[in-house]
Amino acid sequence: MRLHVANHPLITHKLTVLRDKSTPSSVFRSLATELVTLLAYEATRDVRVEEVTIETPVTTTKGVMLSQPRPLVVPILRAGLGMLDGMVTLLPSAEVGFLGMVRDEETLQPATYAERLPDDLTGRQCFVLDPMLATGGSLIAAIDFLFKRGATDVTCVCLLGAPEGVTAVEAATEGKSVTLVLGALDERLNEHGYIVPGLGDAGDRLYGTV
Ligand SMILES: O=P(O)(O)OC[C@H]1O[C@H](OP(=O)(O)OP(=O)(O)O)[C@H](O)[C@@H]1O
Ligand SMILES: O=c1cc[nH]c(=O)[nH]1
Ligand SMILES: [Mg+2]
Repeated sequence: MRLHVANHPLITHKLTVLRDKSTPSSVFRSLATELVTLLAYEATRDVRVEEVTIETPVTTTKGVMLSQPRPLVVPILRAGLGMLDGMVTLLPSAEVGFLGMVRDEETLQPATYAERLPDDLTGRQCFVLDPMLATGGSLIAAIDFLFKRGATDVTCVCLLGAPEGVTAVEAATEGKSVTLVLGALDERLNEHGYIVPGLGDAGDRLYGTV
């Protein structure tokens, strides 16, 4: 597994506002979009391209375009939806698939309540979006879905991650092509499985359900 933790003052600034409990949902949603566009820059570093020849008004030149098959972007509902607009702004030709997952707050186990993915992902590059990587259970289940359908490589974009979750994803995906791009690697999980210092429940903060 490759791990990339953003180290950029603009990202840290936006995350600081996002973490602040007084930040309202409307601002939280805007920041999540802005953050994912910044993180997507790193996450798409190895996006597949092919060489093309084009005519500029001045001459013929070679360039690159995204190659087929198109990348697949998969937000994990609910909170991952808050990252979708930012990602497809940068990858407008991507296809979007959906996974709905919720973590049981007692057992911390994820349950999948919705799945709308292409049946065959053979050779596809996939980008999974979820703001929070806590125990890693939800992300591991999502990655598993994608590889079972034939995905070639999976890049996960998360705003915050806990060391426990990073370790769990690494162990569960050994030998597979998985990249993790995090806005920040936080300190730890608390006794309720929440990221510390974290930002609370990302879904609640995005959609005002607190
Ligand atoms: O790493 P884990 O321990 O699995 O926890 C992380 C998951 O928890 C949150 O979703 P939640 O279950 O709160 O659902 P929601 O998006 O509907 O709020 C978050 O968006 C992740 O999907
Ligand atoms: O800190 C956490 C952990 C899981 N899910 C969240 O939304 N926040
Ligand atoms: Mg939630």
